[in-house]
Amino acid sequence: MRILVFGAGVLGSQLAVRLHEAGRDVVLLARGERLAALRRHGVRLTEDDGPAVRAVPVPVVDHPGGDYDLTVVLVRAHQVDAVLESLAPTGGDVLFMLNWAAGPGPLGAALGHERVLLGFGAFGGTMDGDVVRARRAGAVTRRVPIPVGEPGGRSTPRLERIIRTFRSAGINARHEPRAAAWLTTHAAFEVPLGRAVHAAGGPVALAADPAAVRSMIRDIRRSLAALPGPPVPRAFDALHTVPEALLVPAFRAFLRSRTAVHSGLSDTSPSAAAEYDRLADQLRAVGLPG
Ligand SMILES: NC(=O)C1=CN([C@@H]2O[C@H](COP(=O)(O)OP(=O)(O)OC[C@H]3O[C@@H](n4cnc5c(N)ncnc54)[C@H](OP(=O)(O)O)[C@@H]3O)[C@@H](O)[C@H]2O)C=CC1
Ligand SMILES: CC(C)(CO)C(=O)C(=O)O
Repeated sequence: MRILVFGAGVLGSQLAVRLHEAGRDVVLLARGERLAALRRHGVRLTEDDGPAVRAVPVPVVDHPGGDYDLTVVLVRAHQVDAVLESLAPTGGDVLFMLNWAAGPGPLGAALGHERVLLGFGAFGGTMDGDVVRARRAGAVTRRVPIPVGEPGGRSTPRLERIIRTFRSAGINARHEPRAAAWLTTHAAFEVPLGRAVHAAGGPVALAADPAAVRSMIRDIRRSLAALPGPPVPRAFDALHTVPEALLVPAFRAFLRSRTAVHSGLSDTSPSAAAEYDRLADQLRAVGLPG
């Protein structure tokens, strides 16, 4: 299977490295200074705050033409329109593994509905210059599955092949029959979370302000309560049933944890803010507060 990873940021770079090191035929698509840096050194990466940066020579391209069986898109939600334009004339399956709450419809309308699959790159990290700081897998995060699914929910040979390929690279991929609902639930949680973190200046700064954490929890609850169906996974129901007096310290501990600190929540760049704005628009379009 020839694989193109579209987007050479935190998650795209990690996915490409894992597939490359597992011996898969994978190419990473980048642009601008990132492309120049990757051509110079390959992907430079380390774990968490570790000093031991290694360079992995993943092949790099600057355009998506080249007969790939699978393109995995790992850009931010507000960057998807341009990606759709550049992928429209190409062929092959396209797996979107980003935060996205608009369902498969607009993706299929641009590319052909039969080409689209949905998923989420549930591994974390941050960029430090041109070094990717991948979040080291812990006892819990190691077990968190990477959901992938067909828009219609069924299992298909191409989906099974993708899951097998990812697993062969140590990626804990799992078939998610309700991938679109999973992504909408995640966005309903992540938009109020991410915006509160941005307003505070980072996850640790938010943790230091219990009133802001309480207000964020109320926003998350309002957002999840407005979902058109039950949350996916149902574990999100706990955010309604667990009393606020317990949720505030639990969220404060999470915000100080390695899981949050070594994740996109620590990215307070304009691009991260623009993604929350786009996701909020998508949520409002399906009746959530956004
Ligand atoms: N980082 C994390 O811990 C997590 C991230 N996510 C989600 O995963 C998705 C990807 O996140 P992440 O990897 O952190 O994001 P990044 O911003 O680090 O990476 C996106 C990359 O895609 C590139 N890109 C965007 N559009 C194009 C284009 N048209 N052509 C070429 N390159 C392009 C960007 O380039 P440029 O910089 O030039 O715009 C950037 O290098 C997001 O939806 C995010 O919310 C989910 C869980 C955790
Ligand atoms: C921590 C959080 C909620 C935000 O990026 C996340 O989705 C992840 O890293 O998997």
